[in-house]
Amino acid sequence: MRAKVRILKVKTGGFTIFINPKDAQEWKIHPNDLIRIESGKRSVYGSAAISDFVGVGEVGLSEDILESHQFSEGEVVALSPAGTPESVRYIKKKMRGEKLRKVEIETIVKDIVDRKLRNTEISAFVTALEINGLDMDEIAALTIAMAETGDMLDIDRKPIMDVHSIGGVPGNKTNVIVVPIVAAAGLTIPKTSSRAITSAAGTADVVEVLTNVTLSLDEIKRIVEKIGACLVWGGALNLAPADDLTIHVERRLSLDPRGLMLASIMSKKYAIGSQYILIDIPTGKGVKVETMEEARSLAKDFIELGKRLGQYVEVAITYGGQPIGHTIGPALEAKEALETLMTGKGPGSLVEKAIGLAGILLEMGGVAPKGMGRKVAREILESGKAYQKMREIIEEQGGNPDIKPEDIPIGDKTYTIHAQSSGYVTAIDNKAITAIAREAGAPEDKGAGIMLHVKVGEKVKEGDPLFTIHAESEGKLDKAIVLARRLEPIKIEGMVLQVVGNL
Ligand SMILES: O=P(O)(O)OC[C@H]1O[C@H](OP(=O)(O)O)[C@H](O)[C@@H]1O
Ligand SMILES: Nc1ccnc(=O)[nH]1
Repeated sequence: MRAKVRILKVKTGGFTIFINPKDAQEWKIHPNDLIRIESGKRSVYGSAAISDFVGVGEVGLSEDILESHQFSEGEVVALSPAGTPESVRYIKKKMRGEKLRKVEIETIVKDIVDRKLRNTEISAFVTALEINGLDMDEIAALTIAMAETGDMLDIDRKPIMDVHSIGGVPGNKTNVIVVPIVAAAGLTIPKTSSRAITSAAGTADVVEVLTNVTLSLDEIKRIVEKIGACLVWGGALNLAPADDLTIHVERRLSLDPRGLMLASIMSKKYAIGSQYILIDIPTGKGVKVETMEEARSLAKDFIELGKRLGQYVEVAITYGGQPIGHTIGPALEAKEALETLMTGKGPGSLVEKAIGLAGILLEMGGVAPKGMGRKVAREILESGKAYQKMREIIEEQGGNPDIKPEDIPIGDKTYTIHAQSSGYVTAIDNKAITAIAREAGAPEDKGAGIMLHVKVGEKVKEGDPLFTIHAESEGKLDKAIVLARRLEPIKIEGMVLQVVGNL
């Protein structure tokens, strides 16, 4: 079947191919069928949408397709039903708990990248991995396939350091501070981050408040070779392109299966050419890893996977029992990170974690003596050198280096939850905090989130403010308030926990 291309000013969140109802009837094409269009050597797969948006003999392409594929108005293309990809059989094999062969994993990844597998099948794959997992052979195959189906970067400025958190803990803006400290010490650190997966703000979401995070590989190479660092969104690059497509599904399910997480992180590190990598595993109640035993097991897998990829990995198991710092949500976290860089001071949990991780990297990179890294990192932060480096990163990535915390817009629809009793904060529920921040609109609404007024261990009196919800719409604020009242994320207990008597 042949048709003329119509460029449609419509984004559908996926590769969508619009077909006129008369053609669909004649060509026996049904809504959501997988369709292949090709012209010469170029081809693309997409989901059929039957619509009068296009005339008979025309095929409409959504903007999503045109962001990565060159087709021109009026171009004649061949159109054919694509049928069910072979990789669906391999996904069902994993659903049955069977081990996948290297070639089967490679086929799944390629079909994800080629958009033959769509959110339905990707969701099934993510769920199968959550339930049945992957062994190290499968994880290594998945990692390499994810990296090799995309571009690889060769940065001349060596050694190349990297840091990456498995995430999961609210407010984890730590690496926004770690990266400038490490780069200010003269090391090279091309940091790529994903957007939020299970949290209310991924590092890419936070940095995007301060500067552009969507850059090309050539721009990244230029910037990193010039100033030693970047803070960019991995999904914008063709680095491990399957990663962002699976993360899009993971975010909807708020899932991050262990094997896929290992591959997701290490495929990006492998593609960008990192040689010395520090992995942060936040551990505690309400995050991805809840026990030290699990954390050590995951750490060993990261180190083993690194060995298979020719990368040196160290792992920091960090405290994840409550949010990092006082802010959750892209703009609120960007504001707190910028304040900390500018002043060299900030919330204890944030500063101590940042200089701890940065210290390890300085020692790994040979610019601080063993055991002195933390001290050197603190000096770099407190001297303002880290802030100066962050200004360079912001400017080189297309932002305003003079941005101030007060310039950052945060949600002006607010509501503060107060203490219903006096006592001590004994727990802050990470999952509840994230759920409330997301209900308020984060991370899509940059200004949405939560400002914490208390942390674990602090004394409160009845009526004291506990946290303030920020939203960009009244409707989302109202929903977040209802959820906050139901979940009560901050636990307050007096020294007398319970009176038992008159039994
Ligand atoms: O917390 P959740 O959303 O599950 O995990 C995603 C976050 O964890 C990693 O953090 P970093 O980039 O190493 O700072 C990712 O890049 C992303 O920002
Ligand atoms: N699954 C992931 C967790 C954290 N960071 C990533 O890039 N991917």
